[in-house]
Amino acid sequence: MATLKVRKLKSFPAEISVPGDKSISHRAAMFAGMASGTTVIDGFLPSEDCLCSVKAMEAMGAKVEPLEETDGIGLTKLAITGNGPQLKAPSGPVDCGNSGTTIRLLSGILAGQAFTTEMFGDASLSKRPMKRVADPLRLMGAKVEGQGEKICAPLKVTGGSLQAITYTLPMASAQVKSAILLAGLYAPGKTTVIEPVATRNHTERIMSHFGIKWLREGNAISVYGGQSARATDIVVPGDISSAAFWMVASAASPGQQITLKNVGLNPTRTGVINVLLRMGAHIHNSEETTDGEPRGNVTVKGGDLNATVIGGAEIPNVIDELPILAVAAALARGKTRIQDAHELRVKETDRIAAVAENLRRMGVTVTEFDDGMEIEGGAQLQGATISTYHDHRIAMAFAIAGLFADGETVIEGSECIGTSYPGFEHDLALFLKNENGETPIPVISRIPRKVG
Ligand SMILES: O=C(O)C1=C[C@@H](OP(=O)(O)O)[C@@H](O)[C@H](O)C1
Ligand SMILES: C=C(OP(=O)(O)O)C(=O)O
Repeated sequence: MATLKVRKLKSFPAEISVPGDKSISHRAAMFAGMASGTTVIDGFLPSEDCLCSVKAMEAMGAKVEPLEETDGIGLTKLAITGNGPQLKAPSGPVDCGNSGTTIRLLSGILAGQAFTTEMFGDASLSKRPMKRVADPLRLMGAKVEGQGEKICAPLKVTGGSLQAITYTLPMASAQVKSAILLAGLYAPGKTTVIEPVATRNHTERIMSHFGIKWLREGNAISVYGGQSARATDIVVPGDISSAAFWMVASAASPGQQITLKNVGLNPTRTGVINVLLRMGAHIHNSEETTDGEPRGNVTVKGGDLNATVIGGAEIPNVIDELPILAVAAALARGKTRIQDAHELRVKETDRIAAVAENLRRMGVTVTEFDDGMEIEGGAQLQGATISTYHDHRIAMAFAIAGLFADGETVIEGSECIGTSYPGFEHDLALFLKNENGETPIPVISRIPRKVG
């Protein structure tokens, strides 16, 4: 088990470029693999989760050519030649690792294939509910077999001739919405997903990018079956969920300023900026749009943060940022309430319990509720031993908390960070340089190199 040791911040970088967006990288790999022709994906996130999606598409007939590697991150540019919408049956079970996005979106694609595929994952993924995708895909005519009442992985999907459905999501989930839309591409007629609360729309945007038509009427999103993806190069912006860690480090440091370069600014993902603005942070974005996904530089100036309420329709927009926003709340004046966030309990770990437990270890008073928590901000954080429960967002959120704590904070099980942010430790080292420029973790300058 790896450990990461963090001390109070000693230095402040002027800018950081975070690696590619995880949600968009998964989708780019999947659509490229289902397309006819070759797609070059630049700015790809080579995290363990996204590599699972690439390997899955490769196992089903896509050809993958590595083009460029970036020091400290890994494969950031690759070409994928798709097998077309009808994929090849993989020779064995597909490993989805720790990735909910891989297993759920892939279930939608597999529902349209005339073969049976088994998907499995690690201990954490094997506990997460897959019934939420099994239910609509079964209604469409696919056979989905899983374990127990929650239909957990290993999951076996037998696809075939599907029928279009209209389905109201019982929970706000972009993964479930995407699985149904992907299956809808294989079902004659119009498949419609109604979302009670808007969730990230990367699947819709990438469908347009790959030449697939879809429509939105109010909160209903529809696709017509029989359309196939046309290979088109794509440039993935930096991941705002990764940038969020540095946004909070900066927002809570009066007198400091950081610019996060080339960050995805899709409005279905920028809730973290809105929450920090509400808490009193000074944030400025420059925005330019390419490839259907808005992006730009985000400059965050530190100041005194105040408590806020985070809840309602805002939750899906900040769902992955809630652990780091809980840390921001601990550094703010007053009591912050996070509510309507039941979904946090079914992520890589129960993130409500994990955040509450680790904040308490650092000396913060937290009251846990079924759907969130109340955090009393303002107490000086104390260094502590943090349990990550193999959850990357917990590991990184508490590494940032460690930058503000007295003494040493030890993140146990920090290897899980590779799930979404390769190079996180090197970026963290930029905050730990002493007067002589020395750091406990060497800083790697990110130089892209051609490979292959
Ligand atoms: O569609 C996606 O890429 C994701 C959707 C969200 O999950 P849910 O759909 O379960 O809310 C999010 O938590 C996850 O990190 C990525
Ligand atoms: C919940 C997450 O991812 P996934 O559902 O893909 O495992 C996450 O990245 O925070």
